[in-house]
Amino acid sequence: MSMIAAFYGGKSILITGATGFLGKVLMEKLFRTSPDLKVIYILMRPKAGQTLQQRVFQILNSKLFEKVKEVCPNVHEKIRAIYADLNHSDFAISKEDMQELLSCTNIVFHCAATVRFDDPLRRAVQLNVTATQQLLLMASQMPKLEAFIHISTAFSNCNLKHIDEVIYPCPVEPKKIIQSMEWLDDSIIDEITPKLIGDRPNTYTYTKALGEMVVQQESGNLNIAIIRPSIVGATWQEPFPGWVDNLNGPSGLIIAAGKGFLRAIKATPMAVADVIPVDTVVNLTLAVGWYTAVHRPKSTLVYHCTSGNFNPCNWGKMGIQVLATFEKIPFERAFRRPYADFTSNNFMTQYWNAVSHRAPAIIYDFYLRLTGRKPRMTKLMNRLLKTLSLLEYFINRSWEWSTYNTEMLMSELSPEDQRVFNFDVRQLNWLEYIENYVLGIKKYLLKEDMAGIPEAKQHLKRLRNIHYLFNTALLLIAWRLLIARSQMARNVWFFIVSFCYKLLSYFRASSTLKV
Ligand SMILES: CCCCCCCCCCCCCCCCCCCCCCCCCCCCCC(=O)SCCNC(=O)CCNC(=O)[C@H](O)C(C)(C)COP(=O)(O)OP(=O)(O)OC[C@H]1O[C@@H](n2cnc3c(N)ncnc32)[C@H](O)[C@@H]1OP(=O)(O)O
Ligand SMILES: NC(=O)C1=CN([C@@H]2O[C@H](COP(=O)(O)OP(=O)(O)OC[C@H]3O[C@@H](n4cnc5c(N)ncnc54)[C@H](OP(=O)(O)O)[C@@H]3O)[C@@H](O)[C@H]2O)C=CC1
Repeated sequence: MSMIAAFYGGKSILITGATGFLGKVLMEKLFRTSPDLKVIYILMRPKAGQTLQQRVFQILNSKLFEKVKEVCPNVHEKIRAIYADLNHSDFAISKEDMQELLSCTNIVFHCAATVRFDDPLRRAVQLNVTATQQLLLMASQMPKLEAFIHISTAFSNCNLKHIDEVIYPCPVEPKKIIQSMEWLDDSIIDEITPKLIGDRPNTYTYTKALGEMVVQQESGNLNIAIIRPSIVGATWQEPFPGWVDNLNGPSGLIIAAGKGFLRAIKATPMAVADVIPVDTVVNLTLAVGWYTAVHRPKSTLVYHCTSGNFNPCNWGKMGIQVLATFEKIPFERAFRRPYADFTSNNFMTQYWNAVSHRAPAIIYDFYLRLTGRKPRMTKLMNRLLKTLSLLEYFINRSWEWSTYNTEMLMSELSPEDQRVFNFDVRQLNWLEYIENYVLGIKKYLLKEDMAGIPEAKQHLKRLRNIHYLFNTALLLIAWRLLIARSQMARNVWFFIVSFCYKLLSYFRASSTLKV
């Protein structure tokens, strides 16, 4: 029997960010392995015209929860959706709900965050710092609380090259930042943002670092642990391989490459692609929840959930495998044939952006206009280029994360727990994982039918023929223009033609002699 699964039995668990990528997989695993847990409280807000109940219904009826419904048929009774907006000062939770949360919660998993790289500092501070502070304040009033697990990111200290499992201080105290957000106006905040984030690339990584400091400062007597995952990717094994439901991290770029929009990317092929499957992150998170509650370490432990030091894969290998998978499993209605190259410097990046991204988009939009349709490709391409520029920082560098605590935890688990809550990425086969990832994107994100693969392959063949035809026509026109203008080109042309003629005559003569 798994000790970790047994630990969560009968527990009341509070999850923030349960509607997000990580949160859903966390909830799924909890219900599947500990169907006798008492209740999962999820702090959530209505979104896109859907009420809380509609959102929960949608999650429970998704493919991700199919196995859960077999193991835990009354799962819907065990989820308590609580209205909460983490942007509000008191989360806007009703008095009765707050009372219930405070008196019943045993474990807190704090996953909610804004993961956008382009958020203004005020928004990022509100969600990633202030909300964390307020949740800790709530946690300090929970008499039955056994552990508080905070999800951070391995990139919270991406300004360092070697990162230990410790909380690094930021120059300005988080409390001062929180206070200043209350009275500074937006234009001043925008002005001071670059100074505050310093050598970090965006407000996301900066505010996640501040969030960790808040956790350390407000921990009081709580049993707290911090998990730092690197780039979270599709599921590796559980509940099935390849599940993914958002465009963050590599997923959006894989789609852009598969649909033929992305043709070149400024990336360092040898840089480590520190992708970590979401089910691995969840398994570590649940193991950490158990360990923190049962063993009560004296200080706040930080756990790195990364792949680079256990089983490294680089962006070059990943890119090649992604492209190889498109041969077998193409996406439908591609704009161009999937082919992308890594560029190494700014000049080449600008060149390929103009030739391979902007020019085809302008030509296509011109064609759409001619045929009476609304142009859209230039807008889409501009978005892609903006995304590329924001992700560039992470695909041109490598980091080293020490994993002392993560390895210590692995050694503390029983063989059964090591199997059920496996977070040992040394067992991961990257080629197989990437293939399942691409397949998962096709099925669960793009919602494409596998029966459409032959037609998708036909479409790619047509695109290849158009490509060859276009290039040949372009070459002939260029050559014709050159011959018309240059004596030298004419001489070269006559030389090639007479050489070919002589070669042909020679072969003809030698074959006549043989007869
Ligand atoms: C040695 C030999 C060498 C050989 C070389 C071989 C070459 C082979 C090359 C092949 C290439 C093949 C493919 C590529 C393979 C892999 C490459 C992968 C690189 C991956 C890099 C990942 C790096 C991630 C780093 C993360 C570090 C931190 C991790 C974390 O802690 S947090 C999680 C990460 N967070 C994010 O990823 C958030 C990023 N997103 C944003 O910040 C925003 O969404 C935005 C990008 C700024 C966009 O904002 P907008 O306001 O413009 O848009 P909005 O969000 O409202 O969405 C608008 C529409 O755009 C769609 N969209 C959103 N995000 C993405 C995305 N990431 N990519 C693409 N599209 C996206 C969105 O759906 C909307 O669409 P609509 O609804 O239709 O309008
Ligand atoms: N994805 C990744 O590559 C990585 C993620 N992480 C960390 O993992 C955690 C989870 O990330 P991930 O699941 O990918 O992110 P998602 O963007 O998928 O999920 C974010 C969650 O936070 C919730 N949320 C955001 N704003 C509010 C709000 N104002 N009130 C209530 N809830 C809110 C969202 O709710 P709603 O659905 O209503 O928007 C959603 O449930 C984050 O802490 C992130 O920093 C760390 C490393 C890498």
